[in-house]
Amino acid sequence: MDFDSFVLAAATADLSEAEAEAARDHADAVEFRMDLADDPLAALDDYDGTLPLIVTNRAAWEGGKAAEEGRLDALETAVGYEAVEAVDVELRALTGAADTDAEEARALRDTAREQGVSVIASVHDFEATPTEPALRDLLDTAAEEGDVGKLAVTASDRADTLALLSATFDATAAGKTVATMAMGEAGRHTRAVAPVYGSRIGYAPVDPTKATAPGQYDLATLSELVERLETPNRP
Ligand SMILES: O=C1C[C@@](O)(C(=O)O)C[C@@H](O)[C@@H]1O
Repeated sequence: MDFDSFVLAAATADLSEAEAEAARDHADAVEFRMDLADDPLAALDDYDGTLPLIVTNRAAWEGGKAAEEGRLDALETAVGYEAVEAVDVELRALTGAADTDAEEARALRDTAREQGVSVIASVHDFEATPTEPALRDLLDTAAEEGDVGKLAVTASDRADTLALLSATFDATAAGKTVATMAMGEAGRHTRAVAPVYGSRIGYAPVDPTKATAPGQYDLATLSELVERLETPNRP
């Protein structure tokens, strides 16, 4: 997956046929939240859907459910599957700023790239939106560390969302590949609008009752919104 154009990802912990089929109608890819699944590697073994997979095994220290032990090993196994075309690795794991061994995280990045799997270096702030200079720095570093730099923040007002959109626009204009979204109610519209400013990935749950982040639209709604806003590069 090269993320040259916008990718709408159906986020789910369930790779079963029904879910995969429902995703197919609106999504370009499935984000498999391994940290929220019961037996993720068995589910990957059984997957025979047509959509490519983005695998995420979100660390507990970044808002996910995965314990640190074996977390990157599971991702390393996952990137060996044919259907897997991108892997999400937390920026703080790659830069050694968190509990993860940075060497191991970078080795995972190398393995992924050797297999033609793109790396999404991700940053999440579940509390707030950093200041605009900090947003820009995070986005630049994430885009340097990954093939895509992803930044999900929590907005509390329009100033926050505007700062995020502005940073997204400038990073894209500078030739960086980024994905951005603001979580929470105040940030909700950015899920539809950020792609217009260059964001290359949108996430939405197939089942609206199973959001993987605050403020997500359901998949059918986000798909319609990006379509109507004539998101650039939407295939
Ligand atoms: O990082 C992201 C973005 C996200 O947090 C969102 O806000 O839509 C949803 C997660 O599933 C995904 O891994």
